[in-house]
Amino acid sequence: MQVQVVDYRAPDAARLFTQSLHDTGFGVLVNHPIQQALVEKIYADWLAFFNTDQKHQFPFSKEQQDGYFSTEISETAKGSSQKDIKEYYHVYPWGRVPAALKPDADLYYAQANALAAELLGWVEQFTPPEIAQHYREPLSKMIEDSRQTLLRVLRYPPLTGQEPAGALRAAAHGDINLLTILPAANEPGLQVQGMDGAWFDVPCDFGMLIINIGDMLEEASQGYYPSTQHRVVNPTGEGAGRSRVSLPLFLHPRNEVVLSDRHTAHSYLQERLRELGVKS
Ligand SMILES: O=C(O)CCC(=O)C(=O)O
Ligand SMILES: [Fe+2]
Repeated sequence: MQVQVVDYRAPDAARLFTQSLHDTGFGVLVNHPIQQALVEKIYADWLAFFNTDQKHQFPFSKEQQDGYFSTEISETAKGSSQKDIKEYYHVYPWGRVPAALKPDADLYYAQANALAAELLGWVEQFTPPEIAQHYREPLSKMIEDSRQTLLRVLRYPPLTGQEPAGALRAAAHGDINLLTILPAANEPGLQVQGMDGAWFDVPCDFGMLIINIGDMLEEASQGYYPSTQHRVVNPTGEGAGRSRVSLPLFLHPRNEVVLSDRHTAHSYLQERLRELGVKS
C-alpha cells in the first residue's frame, strides 16, 4: 500500500495526488498552504479547553450536531462493539464555539475549506469521463454554500490502563463525507487498511496534510474513489501518558445534493449518524 506524499506546488501535483486517492483512498500533501503555526496554536488552545470543565457548558445538540461530545457519549464505529476512547467538539460557522477559541477556529475553517474545495476540483478534473457522467452535478457545485462542512477538534485522552479490552482511540471506520482534510496530529497512531486487510501507518510527519475519500464520494463515483477504512491505534510506552489532538475537516455537500439513485446527502448522513449512536 503506497500512500503518495505529493508536493502541492509540483507541476503534476493534481495528477499524482488524485492517482493516490484512486489507488488507496488517501493522499498526503507537503508544501501546502495551511499555516502550521495556526494548527499548532489550535492544538494547544483546545487541549487546554478539554482539560477544563468549561467544555461541559457546550453539550452537543442531537438535532444540530454542534458542540462537545464527551468520552461517555463518543461515537461507536459502524460494526464495532466498543465506544472510541476520545472526546471531541464539532465546530460549524453557525454553531456554538467558546468565544476565546472562535476566531482561530473560524480562520482555520475558512482556510481548510478553501483548500478542500480546490482539491475536490482536482478530483473532479481527474475523474475518468465514464465515471464523471454519473455525477448528478459537478462536485464543485455540490459544496457551494453548504452548511454541513464540519471541523472536528478531537482529543484522545492519556490512557489509564482501565480501558475496556479491545477499545481503540478510533476503531476502524470510513468517513461519511466527500473528502476529509487532516493535518498530521501531535502524536502518531493513524493507520489505513490495504486491500489485503493489513494495516499501514499513514505518513504523518508534523506539517504534512492527510486527505482521504469519504463514503459520499465513493457513492457518487461508483467506487472509483474508494472510502478506505482507517483507525487510530492506542499508544504504548511513554506515548500512552500523552493526549493526542487532531483536527479533521469533513467536506460535506448541501443536504439536497443527489449522490446516487439510492441517496441524497441528507438521507445518507441521517442513516450514518443513527448507526454511530449520536442521533435518535
Ligand atoms: O485523529 C485522527 O487522526 C483521525 C480521526 C478520524 O479518522 C475521524 O475523526 O474520522
Ligand atoms: Fe476518519
